[in-house]
Amino acid sequence: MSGPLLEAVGVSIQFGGLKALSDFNLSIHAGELQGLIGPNGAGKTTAFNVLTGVYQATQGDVRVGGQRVNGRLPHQINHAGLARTFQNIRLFRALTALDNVKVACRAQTALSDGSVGLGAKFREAMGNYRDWWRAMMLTPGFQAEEVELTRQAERLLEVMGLSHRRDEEARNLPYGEQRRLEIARALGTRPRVLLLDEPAAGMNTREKADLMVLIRKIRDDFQLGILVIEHDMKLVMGICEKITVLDHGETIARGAPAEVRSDRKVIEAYLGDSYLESQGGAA
Ligand SMILES: Nc1ncnc2c1ncn2[C@@H]1O[C@H](COP(=O)(O)OP(=O)(O)OP(=O)(O)O)[C@@H](O)[C@H]1O
Repeated sequence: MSGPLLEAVGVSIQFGGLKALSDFNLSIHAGELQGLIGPNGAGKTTAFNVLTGVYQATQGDVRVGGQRVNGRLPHQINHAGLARTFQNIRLFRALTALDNVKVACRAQTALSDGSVGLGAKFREAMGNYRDWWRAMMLTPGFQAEEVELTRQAERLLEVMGLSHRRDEEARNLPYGEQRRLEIARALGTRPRVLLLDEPAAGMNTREKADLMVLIRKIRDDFQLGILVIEHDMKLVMGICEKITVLDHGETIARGAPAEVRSDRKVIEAYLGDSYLESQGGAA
């Protein structure tokens, strides 16, 4: 297998006096499913934001597919192969499920090559103008592209078990299905690595378990690298091969679920008394 698809090397970020992430290291290869856990405010979402270009690292490097992506914009990093979902669902609420996914698929075909600067902005603007014109004129090329995008989006809805919601507005979908639609949208950008920020938040136990099975299946079918933030320990330990634990921005443990589960620092910092109680007193 070739090198990592996603790498963070010594990444730190500071907000004023607060070091939200310190010397964060991560490496994800194709087909790997990893977890990122930690108590509230530990720096998990900050890590996602630095990896995806929402925040710029104060120190360290982020690499996607071996390319350094520091300084790139989120959509350019997405184009390089990294997609994410958000803790707070972000969908086009008034668009149908199908159109939500189509927009993502189209964005990937239309986006720039990841270069930055005025030249790149100009090329992107010209591309947008050309696409608008083709859409207005309903050119044969545009229509053929539409058919292909619809086919791709329908397939992703099927993968996520949402075919029956194809023509419903996103806002009318039950919460759990909105979360699955977000993943379908992320997949629409044809990533090589997928970052899922609490994908099971707000779901009931059954939905959560089903979603985890689905995440594994996506990983296998698309040969993706996946990093998932999840508060439910049992779930995250049940599906991830490797887990990184953050506390106050520091990485306090990394390893297989069994190692992490029995790590004293992790138990103290994160799992705490309630976990110990749920395990009948044993770590
Ligand atoms: N833009 C920002 N400006 C200032 N402080 C920030 C910013 N973003 C995050 N922080 C701070 O960084 C720390 C880490 O926050 P983060 O949201 O990454 O934690 P988390 O592990 O994702 O928590 P949760 O599990 O509650 O989502 C917190 O103290 C938070 O207040």
